[in-house]
Order: sequence, then structure tokens, then C-alpha cells
Amino acid sequence: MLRIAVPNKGMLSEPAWNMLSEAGYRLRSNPRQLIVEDHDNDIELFYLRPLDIAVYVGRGTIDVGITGRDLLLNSDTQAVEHLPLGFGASTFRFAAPNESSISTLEDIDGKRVASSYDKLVGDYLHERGIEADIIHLDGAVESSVQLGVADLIADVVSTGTTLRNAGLRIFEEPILHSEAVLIRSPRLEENDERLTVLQRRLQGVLTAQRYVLMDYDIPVSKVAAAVDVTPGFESPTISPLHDKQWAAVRVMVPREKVNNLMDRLYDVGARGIIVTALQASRI
Ligand SMILES: Nc1ncnc2c1ncn2[C@@H]1O[C@H](COP(=O)(O)OP(=O)(O)OP(=O)(O)O)[C@@H](O)[C@H]1O
Ligand SMILES: O=P(O)(O)OC[C@H]1O[C@H](OP(=O)(O)OP(=O)(O)O)[C@H](O)[C@@H]1O
Ligand SMILES: [Mg+2]
Repeated sequence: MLRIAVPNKGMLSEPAWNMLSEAGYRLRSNPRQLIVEDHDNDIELFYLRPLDIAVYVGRGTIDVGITGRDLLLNSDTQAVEHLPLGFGASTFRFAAPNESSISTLEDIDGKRVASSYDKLVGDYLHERGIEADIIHLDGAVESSVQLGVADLIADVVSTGTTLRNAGLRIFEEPILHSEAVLIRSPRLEENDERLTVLQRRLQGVLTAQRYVLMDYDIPVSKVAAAVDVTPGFESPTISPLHDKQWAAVRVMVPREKVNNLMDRLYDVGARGIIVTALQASRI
């Protein structure tokens, strides 16, 4: 059985559970359950703290896991990023008090930086030849400057509201763009059959989220122009209509482009354009 670690709580947990459920796996039935054996799908799910997932996967006691890229890079482990999962996006950034003069990487030299992600921040600064005193805090890092234990912070920023409320401002480029990722153990072959199945299922969920099915009718003489607008993955399905002058086209298109594509197709001569959500997919 493939052993999979999933976050038991925190920002990434619910979207990770939803994704696994969409991919056809059985989840736990009560929140006190730590392990689920899913014999139908030949997997075992382990509900673990997000911070610990890379530790288990890095040591190979669990084959794969879902965690944040930032959490992976902050863990001192050999786990490898295998597949980005398209949720839990955040940036990881430096921030200093509005009134402070700290505004470049060089200004960090010799300062106290509070963070929950000390290895990530330490490696980043070390690689750039900057020495700083990294103060580890478990959370609410934004309060550390006001409370006098640090001169600046490095933390997860999503909307920026927490920073603003604490009188802090970001500076410099993001240290990292993070999102949820599937990580794999260094002991698991990249092309392990069981991993390939999991990956295909997760990619199927991503495709169903990102793409929709579009159908439209188009005069036969305009098919080539319409196919230029919607080329699809491989090639659109073209079916004859009762009226020999017209054809029906079925094709996958990116969800975010739907309205723009419908406008362009209409201009080319397409009519009866309809869009349908995908329930599941295997590309
Ligand atoms: N707005 C956000 N705040 C915190 N983490 C976020 C946010 N958006 C995405 N993430 C990602 O979620 C992961 C952190 O999740 P984790 O469960 O460890 O922290 P949490 O949700 O803050 O829980 P806690 O702080 O209670 O332990 C990181 O990968 C982080 O990049
Ligand atoms: O940019 P924002 O949208 O404001 O979100 C970012 C904040 O959210 C997280 O805190 P969380 O709620 O997890 O508390 P914590 O700091 O105790 O982990 C993160 O550590 C930031 O503080
Ligand atoms: Mg947090």
C-alpha cells in the first residue's frame, strides 16, 4: 500500500482532504482517527501535523505527503517536491516596522529576525552572505517587533492584513512563492507505479478544476478558424450536423478564458455555444 501523509489541521488540511476525496480516496470518518486504510485504492492515509509531514516523508517511513513548499524547505529533510497542487498559495516575505529604516537585504545584517521558519530564512540569508540573529517563534510573529524581541520579521503573507494591523511593511522581493505540494520520499522511485496512479488522479482533479468542456456549432467553412481559437489538448472533436453546412465542435478550454473564447468564437461565426463543468478527468 502507498502510505500518504495529509495535514490533520491548519490552512492546508481541508483543501487537501477535498482533493483526495475528489480523487476517489476514502477519508477518515471522525476527527480522532489518525490512520485510514483504503484497501479499495491500495493506500493508507496518515493524518499528521503539517510541520511534521516532511520529516516522515524525508525519512521514508511514509512514501508521499501533502504539505506547503515553505514547510518542506524549512524542514531539514531529504523529501522531494513532486507535484504542485494549486491551492494554499502564499508568499514568504520580510517585513519591518513602517517607521524603521530597514528596506534592503543588506539592512538585515546584524539585526534580529523573528520567524517560525528559521531554516528557510537562515538558508536564504546565508546564501546571500548576510548574518542575522534568527529568533524562533511559533506563531503571531507580527507582534515580536512591537514587543521588542526582534527588529524585523519573515513570515507567510497572504492578504497582508495581519502585517498592516501590526504596523509593518514588506520590503524586498518575496523570499519564496509557496503553495501546497505533493512531496515524495527519497526512497521512493520517481516512477513508482503507485505514485504514478496517485499523481494521475490528482492531476485529473486539477484538470477538472481548471478546464471546462465547450460545445458549439460552426459553419463548416469556418471550422479551421474556430479550431485556431480553441485548439484543445490534442485536437477538438468535430461532428457533422443534419444541416451539411454546419458542424458541431467539442473541446476542453481553460475555465478562466471561457468568456474571452466565447466572444472570439461568436465573432468567427460560432452559435449555440455551451459550457459544461467537468466532474472528473484523466488526461
Ligand atoms: N493565510 C495563510 N496563513 C498561513 N498559512 C498559509 C496561508 N495561506 C497559505 N498558507 C500555507 O499554509 C501552510 C501553513 O499551514 P499550517 O497548518 O502549518 O499553519 P496554520 O494554518 O497557520 O496553523 P497553525 O499556525 O495553527 O499551526 C504553509 O504552507 C503556508 O504557506
Ligand atoms: O496576510 P494575511 O492574510 O493576514 O495572513 C498571514 C497571516 O496568517 C498566518 O497566521 P495564522 O493565522 O496562521 O497565525 P499564526 O501566526 O499564529 O500561525 C500567517 O502566519 C500570518 O500571520
Ligand atoms: Mg499559522
